[in-house]
Amino acid sequence: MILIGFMGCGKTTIAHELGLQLNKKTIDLDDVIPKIAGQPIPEIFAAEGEAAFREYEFQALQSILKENAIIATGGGVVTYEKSYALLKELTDIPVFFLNAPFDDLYSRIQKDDNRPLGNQDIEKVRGLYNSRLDKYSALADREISTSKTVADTAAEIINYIDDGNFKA
Ligand SMILES: Nc1ncnc2c1ncn2[C@@H]1O[C@H](COP(=O)(O)OP(=O)(O)O)[C@@H](O)[C@H]1O
Ligand SMILES: O=C(O)C1=C[C@@H](OP(=O)(O)O)[C@@H](O)[C@H](O)C1
Ligand SMILES: [Mg+2]
Repeated sequence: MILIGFMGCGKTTIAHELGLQLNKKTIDLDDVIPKIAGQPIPEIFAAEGEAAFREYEFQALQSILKENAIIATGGGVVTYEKSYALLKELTDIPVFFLNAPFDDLYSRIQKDDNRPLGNQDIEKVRGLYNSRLDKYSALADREISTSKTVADTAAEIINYIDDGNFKA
């Protein structure tokens, strides 16, 4: 499965939790990108800019899509046309959109130096969130609220899969 959603919605955390519970491999795109780029994410943004980051992110996505894994994306993957198209083409991999009220997301991510686009003025980050919402919804097979505990969120996804809606 693939997890999408804005920064702080819990993609990394929930992918890890689901990997443990379902005994499946977990891949976080944000861990693959630095290997391709040869430097950490904040340095990619600082040295090469967002456009270069999005291309690395696309390459990372392309390289791992065939793996039978729980995949956590980065929140901005939907903003790059090539990555969006790749996600839109998927038919046999379920896409879950994790979401929570913006103010909760912002409080989860603020003051984190590892997220260059989250570490900005609240109104700028709100603008990013609003500009991405339709894309997350359009790509998702199912929206999952993360306004609850990590355990309850993971359980909701597992129940949904167990009900026969999707394979993991
Ligand atoms: N229900 C939940 N699911 C996932 N994360 C949650 C939840 N409730 C609180 N959190 C917290 O929100 C943060 C989410 O961060 P992270 O998993 O890195 O998000 P993302 O990868 O989407 O940016 C973590 O600090 C996590 O502990
Ligand atoms: O929303 C974004 O543009 C980004 C989200 C980050 O991932 P998370 O969504 O896991 O924080 C990371 O890919 C990078 O800092 C850019
Ligand atoms: Mg993450």
